[in-house]
Amino acid sequence: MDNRTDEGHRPQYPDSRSPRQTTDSYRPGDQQKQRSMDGDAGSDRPSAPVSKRERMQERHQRRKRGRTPPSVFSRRNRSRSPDGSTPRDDRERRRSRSPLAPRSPSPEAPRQRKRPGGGARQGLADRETLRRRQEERERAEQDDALRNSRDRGVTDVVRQHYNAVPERGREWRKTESKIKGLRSFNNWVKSTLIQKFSPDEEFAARFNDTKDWADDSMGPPPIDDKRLLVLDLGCGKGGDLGKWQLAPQTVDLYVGLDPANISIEQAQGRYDQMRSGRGQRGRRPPQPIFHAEFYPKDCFGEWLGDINIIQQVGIDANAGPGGSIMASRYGGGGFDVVTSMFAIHYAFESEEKTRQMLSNVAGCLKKGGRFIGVCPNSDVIAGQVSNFHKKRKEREAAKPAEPEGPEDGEVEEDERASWGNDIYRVQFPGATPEDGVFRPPFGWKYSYFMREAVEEVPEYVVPWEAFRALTEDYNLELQYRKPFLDIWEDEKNDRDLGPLSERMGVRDRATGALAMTEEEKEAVSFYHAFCFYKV
Ligand SMILES: C[S@@+](CC[C@H](N)C(=O)[O-])C[C@H]1O[C@@H](n2cnc3c(N)ncnc32)[C@H](O)[C@@H]1O
Repeated sequence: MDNRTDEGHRPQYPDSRSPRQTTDSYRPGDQQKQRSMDGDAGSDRPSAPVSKRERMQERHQRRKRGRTPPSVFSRRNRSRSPDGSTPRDDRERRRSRSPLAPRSPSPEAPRQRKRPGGGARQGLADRETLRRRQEERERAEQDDALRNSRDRGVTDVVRQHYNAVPERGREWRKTESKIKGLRSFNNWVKSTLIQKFSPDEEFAARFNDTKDWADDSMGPPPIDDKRLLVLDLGCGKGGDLGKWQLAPQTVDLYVGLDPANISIEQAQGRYDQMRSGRGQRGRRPPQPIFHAEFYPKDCFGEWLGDINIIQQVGIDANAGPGGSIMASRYGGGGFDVVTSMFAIHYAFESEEKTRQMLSNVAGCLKKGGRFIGVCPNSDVIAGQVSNFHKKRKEREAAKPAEPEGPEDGEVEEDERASWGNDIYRVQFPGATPEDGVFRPPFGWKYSYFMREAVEEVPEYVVPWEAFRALTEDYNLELQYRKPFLDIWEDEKNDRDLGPLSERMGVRDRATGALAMTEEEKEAVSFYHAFCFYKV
């Protein structure tokens, strides 16, 4: 692979890493079609021989004919349904449940004489069975449609919200914004994560070596030129492009995906500006920059293997549970780093989306690749929620008893956990667990507000331990997890990250203190950062 990235020169990525798509994957529609075929097919079969002699003859004929080759349908019959049973088992079960086909106690038992009208009743019963099956099918289709529209509903709300957030200039963010301290701090944390965890192991070892050499008059030894391939899930308006340009190990390719199409256009615009040097302070000549591509994409509801550049770099459809040992040993994607900043909480709407997100992450990462990101910290949410319930109970205990409580299933206004301050607010629309343990770990929706940035958008709790347990299914091993304010304590005196915090306006140069109000500090402490390693 040619690793040079000149202006206007597109790097070529190997085609050999194209994804291995499964061809025999289970599709719910198939089974339904199969069921209706099973249900209907029986009525067309020639009737079975009835007398003992006829049966013997038929058996003899069959022996002579040998085994009948399976038809297309019977081959399909061998496939298993998700509960592990074959459609044949299923048919047997349904047959034995059916009141319409009682078995004779033994083949020798005297045959019942047909009663007049029996055929008509049989026909009616068949029609009844068909009608019931049809109803079941329609109900399943309606449930699917409802679930899809509900999923789409939240994704659309989130997409519309981010599309509508105005793109304010750098100057405004640095001077006019009421949360400029918080903005700078969040950016510093993201830079810190990129600086610490984007280089691969070999590069990191050499890089640390060069740090030790930095004061030496000989200068540091050169570091090899292996470049990074980076995928950003939920890249927004491209706010992290500059941070990737400053990554210790040079970036060769950056792919930015986000369902908000207007944000994607803005990210592309920002990249074009960086590439041309327009809008840079001091009219410096354009700096060489990595190749980048941007696409609108729901990264948690959809598979990423249909994006050309992702296919070219490499995506493994077998990553995750059920993949073979060979696939986990030799498979894998082609990206060095997958990053997702302030976005994975949107996946926790359902287990299906969370698993889709992890399949995409693990499928795209090569072995030894890193998954880095930041998201709301469930320990903070659990603490706030249980504190909320404790206070509520104290209030209730102090109050005289009320004659009537809420109707079944209703949640009283003051039972809805909420907290925050002037710049951020978290509010749960329904009941929350008193102990703060979110079980099952998906679908715990809350509404989040952040001044100037997020207007009451639905988000979902990311219960950390459940998430970490799930990542193991995808060969992702936790390497680092830290709350935002602890990262500051750990890294503020680092020889690179300390001065960077001053340049970014995070630390007051005169006092050395964090340049944030108490309210901003409380708002940033809602988050933590993580790094997983693909093993
Ligand atoms: C708070 S913004 C963060 C943007 C950017 N990562 C940053 O740090 O500046 C959250 C982003 O997540 C994106 N997002 C929401 N749902 C997503 C999904 N299903 N797939 C990918 N991104 C999603 C939103 O469109 C939005 O751009």
